[in-house]
Amino acid sequence: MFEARHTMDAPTTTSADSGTLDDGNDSGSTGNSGGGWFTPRKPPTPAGTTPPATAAGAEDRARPDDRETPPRIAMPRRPVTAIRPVGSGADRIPQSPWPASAQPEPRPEPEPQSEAEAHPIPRPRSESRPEPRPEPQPEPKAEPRPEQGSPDAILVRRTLAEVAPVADKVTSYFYALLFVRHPELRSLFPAAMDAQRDRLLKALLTAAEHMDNPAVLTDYLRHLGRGHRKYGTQASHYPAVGEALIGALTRYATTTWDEESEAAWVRTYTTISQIMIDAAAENELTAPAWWHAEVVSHDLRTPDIAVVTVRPDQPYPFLAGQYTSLETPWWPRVWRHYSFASAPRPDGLLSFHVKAVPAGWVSNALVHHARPGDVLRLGPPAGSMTVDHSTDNGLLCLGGGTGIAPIKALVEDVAQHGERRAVEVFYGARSDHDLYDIDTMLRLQQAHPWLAVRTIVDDRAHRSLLLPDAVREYGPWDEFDAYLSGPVGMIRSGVDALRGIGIPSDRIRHDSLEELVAAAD
Ligand SMILES: NC(=O)C1=CN([C@@H]2O[C@H](COP(=O)(O)OP(=O)(O)OC[C@H]3O[C@@H](n4cnc5c(N)ncnc54)[C@H](O)[C@@H]3O)[C@@H](O)[C@H]2O)C=CC1
Repeated sequence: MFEARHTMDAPTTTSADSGTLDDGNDSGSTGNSGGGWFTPRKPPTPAGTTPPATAAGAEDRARPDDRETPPRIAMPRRPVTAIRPVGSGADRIPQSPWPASAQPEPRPEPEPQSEAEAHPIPRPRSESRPEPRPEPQPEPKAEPRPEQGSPDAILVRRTLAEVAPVADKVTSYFYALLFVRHPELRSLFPAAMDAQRDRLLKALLTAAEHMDNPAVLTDYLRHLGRGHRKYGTQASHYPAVGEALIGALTRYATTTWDEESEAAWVRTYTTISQIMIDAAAENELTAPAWWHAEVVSHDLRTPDIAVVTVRPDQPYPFLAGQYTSLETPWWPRVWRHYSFASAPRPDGLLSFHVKAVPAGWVSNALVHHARPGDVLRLGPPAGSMTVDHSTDNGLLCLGGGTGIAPIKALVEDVAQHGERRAVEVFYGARSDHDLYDIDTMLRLQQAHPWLAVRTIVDDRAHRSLLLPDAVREYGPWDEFDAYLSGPVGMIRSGVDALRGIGIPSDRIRHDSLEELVAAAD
């Protein structure tokens, strides 16, 4: 259950199955009636022109690896869905974009749009990447479970199952098509795409896989659409992405691809992109695509941990417990996530706790190069690991390492609300030396009688006593909501431990594991 929930990258979530993406009602707009607005396939390359995969200018790593077989983009043999004009969806009346079979309730006619790009992304279901198969060889299939869902969802999942083992090739080919056909889009992506290159495709594939679950998906896609504004993504980019997607699937889903599945993908992609475009357009009315933020202080707490404080160039509204995406001037278009380490402050400053990790471009730049006066860029706030002020429940907080940052913000939030709710913080670190923020936490404890802070330093001799284990020794926790923040392993074992002692999943909150993995450098 835990795993399944996180396949769909919700930025932040509770541990309940339903909690991955909480707002299923805010479907951005219209549905899909079968028509797409991007050209599903290109006609064969005209004589004298260069086929996409081998054209000069394609980035090496994005180039399909089997170049000896120049990719052929087949001519559609059926009426192709019309190209729709794209534009802002802000002025549209929101309608459900979901296929009728997936709609929670009947909604008015759909009405698509466009836009796209990536952010921290969900992971395709299969992570196994076996060796490439020699061309169209049907795979030995072990898929006896009955297929469920709408007809489109079934077709889409069939395609996904077929391309999963060659995900790397699909990814390379997808980006090759995209950049060869639309070189102007290359500048929206980082110069080196090693770590990031497949985020966009992964997001699209994961979204497609979950099309039958609008409650889970809508909020995710809306978040994704809003988040893409900072990359410079425009509605007009979406058709290009759709064409590259269809092109890549056409090439690698050799046994399951046909007109029917292509039509299903066109509808699915149209729906996905429409939600993203609408969300971006709505967001455009109220928020900038990004904020500039000047570093005003840089406090090196340990040789590899810094507390970086910035002043945004315009008001930056957020909630304690949320996080943002951050780009440094040293690594353009490489974005990483950091939680706000304080609740909103009257002076508008924002603080982040950054640990330089081996080979971490952004984290090392922030810890070792950033100085007051440097200007960063921030994306919009995200995440729902926020305090529920509608309840009197206590807060049981587990912060591991720099994961203490949002926990501190939560404590400040409770203090600002003037509530006397019990807050119990367990602060875990590898050694005393790594408790870099203990002074602040103890000061908060001194100021607030409702707050208890306990430190749990790893017991190297008895590895068993890690942060989550320690929590079991206290309690009872019946009247507490739990908040976990730290390394992925801590979140996993923490959730297990807390559920084991009877805290229901829907009262356990933490950032999504995908987000954490994506933020790990
Ligand atoms: N900087 C930020 O704003 C935020 C950072 N994070 C994440 O927090 C992590 C912090 O990394 P470090 O400081 O290097 O932490 P770390 O690796 O030093 O671990 C800190 C503590 O967490 C606990 N822990 C770690 N692994 C565990 C496991 N497998 N099972 C049970 N307990 C475990 C232990 O008590 C350990 O001392 C990163 O993964 C980061 O992505 C999460 C939220 C916010």
